Amino acid sequence: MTQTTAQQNLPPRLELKNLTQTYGDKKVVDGVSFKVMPGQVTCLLGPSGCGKSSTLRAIAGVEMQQSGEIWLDGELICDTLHRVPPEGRSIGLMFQDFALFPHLSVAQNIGFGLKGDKIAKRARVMELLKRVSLTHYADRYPHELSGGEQQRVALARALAPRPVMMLMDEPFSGLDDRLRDSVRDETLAMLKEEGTAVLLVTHEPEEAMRMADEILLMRGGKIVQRGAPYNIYNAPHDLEAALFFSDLNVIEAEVNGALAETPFGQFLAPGHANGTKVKIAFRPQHIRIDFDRGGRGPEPTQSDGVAARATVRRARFLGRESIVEFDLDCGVQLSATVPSVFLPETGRVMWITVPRARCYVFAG
Ligand SMILES: Nc1ncnc2c1ncn2[C@@H]1O[C@H](COP(=O)(O)OP(=O)(O)OP(=O)(O)O)[C@@H](O)[C@H]1O
Repeated sequence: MTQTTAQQNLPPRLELKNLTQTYGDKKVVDGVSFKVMPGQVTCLLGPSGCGKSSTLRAIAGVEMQQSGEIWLDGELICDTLHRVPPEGRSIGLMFQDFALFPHLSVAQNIGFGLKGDKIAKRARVMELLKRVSLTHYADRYPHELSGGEQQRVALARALAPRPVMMLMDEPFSGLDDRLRDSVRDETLAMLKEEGTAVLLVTHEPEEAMRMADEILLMRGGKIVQRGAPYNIYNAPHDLEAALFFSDLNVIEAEVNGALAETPFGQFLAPGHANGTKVKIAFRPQHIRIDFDRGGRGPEPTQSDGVAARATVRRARFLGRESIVEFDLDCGVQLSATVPSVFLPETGRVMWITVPRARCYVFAG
């Protein structure tokens, strides 16, 4: 997201400096530092157990970190000497199970954390009810709402006191697949409208890419890569980061004079010593398929390299797309995702190329 000059001049809504969390002798958050700027959605993304929720719990104040500093809107709220309790932090929380109060109506749930006079509180509740399109449900109870409606109430309740930061931990994982996309989009629109800074925790790359201005990719308690979704997807830091976002085809090759020889021609492998192994990786959707045309493949090009002759081992129809598995003549196996109008028969011979710009060369 592009920051306006006014936003750039504001302090970060949230800043973590070298946060470390240890359980027993296990360091689960290891020197994590980042900033979330006003109006920005930042996503902590990583596999289960990498330390995302532990980071979030320290920020919420429900657990005390081992070391490091947490700053909220320019104020130090927690270091090893000094700790603002959770209720003193202007933070809205939203978790997977929504945690609505079952004995309170929708309007009472939304107004629960509001302070001040009755009229102002009521006006804020009405404003939020309207914003989440639940004005007619104000007097209903949580058990009388669908999952998506409960999620909207939870969002309105978290936003009601106008928190400096919203922390969201897998907030959409309790919703069924069909509902999830629309609820995510509505939630994002509302957070942007309110201008709230958000830290979202998820283990789903698609969710992170859909929601985030910036993704912080976590592994083993550390942030291993950070960037806008487009950049982090297209320029992964290592093989594991690339694999986290989608399946990959990987071809192993040996470096000879800064070049690695593959069935797709030579790849530049600068910085890799002679005789070392590298992995050339590319995503299944980036494979280009060409027809055999009597045994002649396409001419090599600078951007696509050499075409490799490939035989269809299996093709599977998946609705929107097909997955075609190929055996190259050299024995390498690859899979390609293609629009599902294309479903070649087993044994068919084709030629495949991969745009160089879509290939990553990683140390083997
Ligand atoms: N209170 C605790 N006591 C001991 N170990 C803990 C505690 N909380 C978390 N852990 C451990 O710390 C590690 C990180 O947990 P955390 O919940 O932060 O991971 P996560 O990335 O959020 O995973 P998930 O996506 O599964 O929630 C895990 O190995 C977990 O078992």
